Amino acid sequence: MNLIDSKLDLDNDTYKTLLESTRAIPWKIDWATMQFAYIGPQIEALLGWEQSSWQTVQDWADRIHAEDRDWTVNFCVAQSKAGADHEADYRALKKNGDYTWIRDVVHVVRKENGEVDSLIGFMFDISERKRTEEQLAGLRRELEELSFKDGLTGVANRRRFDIVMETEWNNACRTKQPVSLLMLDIDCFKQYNDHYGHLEGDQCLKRVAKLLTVAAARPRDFVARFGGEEFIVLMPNTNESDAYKIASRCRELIAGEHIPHDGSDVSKYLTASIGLCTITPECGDEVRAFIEMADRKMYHAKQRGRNTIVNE
Ligand SMILES: Nc1nc2c(ncn2[C@@H]2O[C@H](COP(=O)(O)OP(=O)(O)OP(=O)(O)O)[C@@H](O)[C@H]2O)c(=O)[nH]1
Repeated sequence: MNLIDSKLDLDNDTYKTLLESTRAIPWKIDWATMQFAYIGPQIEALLGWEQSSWQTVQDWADRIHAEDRDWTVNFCVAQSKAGADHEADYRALKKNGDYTWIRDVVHVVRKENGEVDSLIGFMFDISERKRTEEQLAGLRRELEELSFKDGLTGVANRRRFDIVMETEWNNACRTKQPVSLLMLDIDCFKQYNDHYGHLEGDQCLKRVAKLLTVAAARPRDFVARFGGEEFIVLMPNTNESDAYKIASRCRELIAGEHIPHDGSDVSKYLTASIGLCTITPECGDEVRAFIEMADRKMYHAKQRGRNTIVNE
């Protein structure tokens, strides 16, 4: 016996005390009978079930959340049969009806002939870690959403538009379906800001964004703020005449809001100019050229006196 072994020549009571004073909960299952040979008394403090209520593997399986049960049991049984040490995270049912996250770390003990003799392991309470992970995942989702959203109006930002446009463009190339693009710019918005103030201008942009989402309401229609007082509406699977109807609805909804615009050269209410184009793209066509075309048409709408749609 070496020095370490002799120092660790502890009696059973000492081992038991050591095992039962850890935060992790020790247990042992006899493989032949599928009965608990032992489980630490700490289990009661964690889950509320008395130590004596853990008799069989079924007691363990019954106290696993229904959504985690099949996976956990199948995985642990398969690993144990294969003689592989393993670990599993699952939600365990507490006596009061709540659930808590557990990590079970399992060691497979084999007989000399190689057959599985028993399983021994520790259950760890990982609820705190899971809570932190869930919070972090939530924050990540929020951050991702924010990075694709225009902070003022709540519609998609330019970055998101670029991604969606690329996807829909490739899709239209493949399926040989038309895609339409509407570029909208509020008329005389500089004067609006000058007259009503920048904060009122912000409110106005929010209202216009909302109206566009009402006008372009098909599931794949996509409204984004292109920049400043310019918005863009992408309409996949939409031909020229349907796109024109949506563009007219956008123009009419904005004019119909009767947002006072005393500084406008066009009307006493807020209006917008729209450039509209439709294409069934061929492989090799440039998406950028298509966006520029919509922009040019919007510019022509400005030249033609504003509050109008140019699509030819
Ligand atoms: N309130 C507000 N104003 C903005 C925002 N972004 C851009 N603008 C304003 O939009 C105005 C755009 O002015 P111009 O590009 O001269 O266009 P316009 O006055 O609308 O003239 P036309 O487009 O020719 O009808 C500028 O005064 C910008 O300051 C914003 O987020 N909030």
